[in-house]
Amino acid sequence: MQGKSLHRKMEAIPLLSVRWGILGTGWVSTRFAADLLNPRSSTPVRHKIAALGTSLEVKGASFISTLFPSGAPDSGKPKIYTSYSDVYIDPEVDIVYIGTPHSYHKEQCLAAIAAGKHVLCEKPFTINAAEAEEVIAAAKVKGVYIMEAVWTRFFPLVLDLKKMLHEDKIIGDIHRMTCDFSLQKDMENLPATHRYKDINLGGGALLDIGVYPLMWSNIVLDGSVGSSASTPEVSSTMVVIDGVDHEDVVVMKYPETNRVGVLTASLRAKGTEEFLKVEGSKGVITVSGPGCSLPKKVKIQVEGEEERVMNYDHEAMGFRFEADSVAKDVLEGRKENLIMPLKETVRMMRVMDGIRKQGGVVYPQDEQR
Ligand SMILES: NC(=O)C1=CN([C@@H]2O[C@H](COP(=O)(O)OP(=O)(O)OC[C@H]3O[C@@H](n4cnc5c(N)ncnc54)[C@H](OP(=O)(O)O)[C@@H]3O)[C@@H](O)[C@H]2O)C=CC1
Ligand SMILES: O=C1OC[C@@H](O)[C@H](O)[C@H]1O
Repeated sequence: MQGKSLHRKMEAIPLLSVRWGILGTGWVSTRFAADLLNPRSSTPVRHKIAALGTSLEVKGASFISTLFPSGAPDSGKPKIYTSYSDVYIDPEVDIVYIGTPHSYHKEQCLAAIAAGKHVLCEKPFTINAAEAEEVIAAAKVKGVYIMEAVWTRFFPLVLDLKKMLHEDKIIGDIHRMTCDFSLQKDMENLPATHRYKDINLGGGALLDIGVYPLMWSNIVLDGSVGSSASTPEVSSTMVVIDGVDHEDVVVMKYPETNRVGVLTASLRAKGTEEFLKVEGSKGVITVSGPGCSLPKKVKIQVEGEEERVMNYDHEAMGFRFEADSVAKDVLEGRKENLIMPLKETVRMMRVMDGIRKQGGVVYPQDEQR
């Protein structure tokens, strides 16, 4: 009897599964999908890609051939739809992942919600705060889950850094930070229709990469999200070419704590591996990585102590941390995520609306209001 119950305890607990429908076959969808399928040593959930929405069959076939080894059985592969609408109505899709240019996010979120699907939508959630509020209201009415895919927030490095700064206070009182995300793009020679340049696709640096320094300033200078976060004073300037921002400089000041941040984003500069520096009363912390969205190394210099370096290597690219968190939420019946709550999305969109107002970037979606 005892033996039997012991045996039962050792039986493997079946992993719960979520089924994804992916929209778009571009840069981010390809990497997100590869991370979903990457086998991991430990995982709270099994991810299946049930469907793929793409403009062209041939793009879908190539997407699938990069994800699955040749000879893999067709039964494990997603269905390819050449109309995104078919992804929304596929009964085998639980969560729709939106990996298309910014300007499509609102209508695609609304369509997926209307079909009763849960949604993970790439950053920036929408073009402006008014659009974000409309989407969130629709998800609430329909009773579905939705989250903005701010993947960086889910990295163990970020969770550790928050603890070091705000709970353990290892560098004492935080005074200031600088953060930069620069992607050297050949802006002059990119076609006018490229998503970095086209105002109709939400082009420019702020919505594409400026969101990350803004995220870091919230993590470092505040530490709370959504309705618990404090409101910083924001001043900014932008270099605007053909209507979209190629360079952004933002100064954040938190009047309650006297903390300040200088944030930059550039589609022209190259940037450096070390993208974040935080200075406090007892020391300095720097964070580096291949980009501001992909932190890999934390260097801690505390006065009177030996310098410490913490390297964070993880399996695949790192999309799996957010994907696991979303899947767990959905399986456990939550309607939003605690690490990236919807109020944080709206708060960030409002900050970006204000920065664009100061810098003079107006999207067609702003004028429709
Ligand atoms: N979290 C992260 O690290 C990252 C997030 N992103 C976000 O993801 C979104 C997509 O970015 P990214 O993958 O770099 O973009 P890409 O241009 O590489 O891919 C976008 C895909 O969207 C589909 N699409 C639909 N309509 C259009 C259109 N008019 N123009 C271009 N593509 C269209 C296409 O897929 P198809 O033809 O197959 O339908 C295309 O491949 C952006 O909102 C961006 O901010 C981007 C990079 C990294
Ligand atoms: O989120 C992003 O991070 C990486 C960049 O290459 C990309 O343009 C941006 O959307």
